[in-house]
Amino acid sequence: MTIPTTYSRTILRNYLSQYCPPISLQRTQWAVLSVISVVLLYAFFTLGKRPWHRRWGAYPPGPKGIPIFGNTFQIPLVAPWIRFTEWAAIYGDIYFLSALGMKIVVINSCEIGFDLLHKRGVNYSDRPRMTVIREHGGWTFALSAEPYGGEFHLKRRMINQYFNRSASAKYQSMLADNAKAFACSLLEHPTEFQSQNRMYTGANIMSLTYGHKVTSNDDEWVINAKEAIRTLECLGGPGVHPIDIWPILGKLPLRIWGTKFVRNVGFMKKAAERTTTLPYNIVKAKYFDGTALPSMATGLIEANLMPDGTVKHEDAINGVLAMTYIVMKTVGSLDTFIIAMIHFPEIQREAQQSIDELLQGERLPTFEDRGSLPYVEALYREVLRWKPVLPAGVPHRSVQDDKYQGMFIPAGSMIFFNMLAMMYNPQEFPDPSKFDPGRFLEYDDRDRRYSLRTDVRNPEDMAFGFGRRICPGRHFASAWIWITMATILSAFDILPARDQFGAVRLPEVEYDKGPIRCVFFV
Ligand code: HEM
Repeated sequence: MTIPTTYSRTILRNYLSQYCPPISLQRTQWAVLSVISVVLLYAFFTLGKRPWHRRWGAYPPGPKGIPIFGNTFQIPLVAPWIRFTEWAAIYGDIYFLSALGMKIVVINSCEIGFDLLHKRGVNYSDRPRMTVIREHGGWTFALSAEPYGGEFHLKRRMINQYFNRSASAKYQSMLADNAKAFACSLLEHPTEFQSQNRMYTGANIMSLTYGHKVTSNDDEWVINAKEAIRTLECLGGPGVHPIDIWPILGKLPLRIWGTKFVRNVGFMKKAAERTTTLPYNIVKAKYFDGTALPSMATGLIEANLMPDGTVKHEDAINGVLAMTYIVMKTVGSLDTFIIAMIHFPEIQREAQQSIDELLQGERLPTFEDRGSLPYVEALYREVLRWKPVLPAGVPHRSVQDDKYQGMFIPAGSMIFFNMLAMMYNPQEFPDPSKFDPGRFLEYDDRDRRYSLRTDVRNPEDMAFGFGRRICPGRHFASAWIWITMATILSAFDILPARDQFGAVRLPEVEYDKGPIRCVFFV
């Protein structure tokens, strides 16, 4: 298949490395899958002939599949967003796939994401079943996998209370303090960015959610959170395993997916228990004996405390607190920032210069400076765009049949918003694989100042999703990433590490392809 040169196949392929080892199916597994598929398809075609298709119009365009199986064998099991993005270049901003009766709609433009997932949010805010994570992996109550409806609204209300824009503003001094502490730890350990990054991101969220103070990398809670992320990532992105696409496959013995898969599901279950129920029970016990530090957990316990001493909505509370794995995505954005600063030292210098001009080296940046540092803001936007941490988004599900621009979108479709295609749209972001904060800026020669362009889309519009399921932690994430970047830039030169012969060792552009070797130099 040829793809337009505007999409760099190499860059897209790089995303493969961000997710764990390929889920490789053996011949016997394919055989089992094929038999099941035929039976399913037979049922679907004999029982499922429906008149609506003709009444509502045609499906969106899409790659031609084969009889019965549709596009099943064209959708890669690993990193499907790469193929999704190649197809976007051919079939456009919205296209349709079918796989063994499962209808899949892929959205590749921000406008359509907004039209469907935001403006028609009532219809498009459900989640697919996410069978692997919820039913096998023990994340039954996680908000991110919750179906749209009663419990969802309760959980969103709980989380919004703590993370809406004004609530997030209250965390600014904590985030600024943590960023300073992070910078101090880099002074002490100038070659250990990655482990320090994970520790401080964990520290931010643990102290906020559970009032737990993280002091070292060996902290059990941080280790548990890292393990939870590892197990979740090893099973592919959310909603993309074949069992997620065809939940009926989950009824078969899990071992048909290989022993590695079974082992990982087991690890995932254990990690889910350790990062949700266990910390909650510890904090609850401390709350009742009066030793708990104030946190989101204690706030929610207090608000739901019954006269008989029980706590109502405990599952919902747990589901809201159990968001560490998504939160740890901020780690990926900061990794991207460091890699970019090492590969593009001239951009690093420009950002440092803009900070120095404003602060004159007299103090560290604060949130009040954010509006006066357009270059750093543009850098933050480019970090979000260049390597989206959730390249296929998190899938939604449509509840009812719908018609959009004359195309039919059937009820029960799995809706992917393909973040990678949106962020690499060459019309909005020319030469998309280039790391270039300048795309968001204009330079006034008279004032000799940068300002942010208003005619270029802010990647924040897409990076955090859409509509009623939009990331509730976006204000917090934006603040943490920004203050950390600004603090590091004002205090350090970020340099590539050298090997034992003194030769420069640039880190891989893909951050999961080994350690990020760098040095922080004051
Ligand atoms: C770089 C940082 C982050 C990125 C890029 C990010 C991105 C996303 C995206 C794309 C979604 C899916 C939205 C949708 O389905 O339309 C999401 C959901 C979610 N995010 Fe974030 N997020 C980040 C940090 C955070 C933080 C710091 C928190 C918590 C404070 C958080 C909590 C959540 C939760 C709970 C959901 C599930 C919402 C639901 O299903 O209703 N995220 N995030």
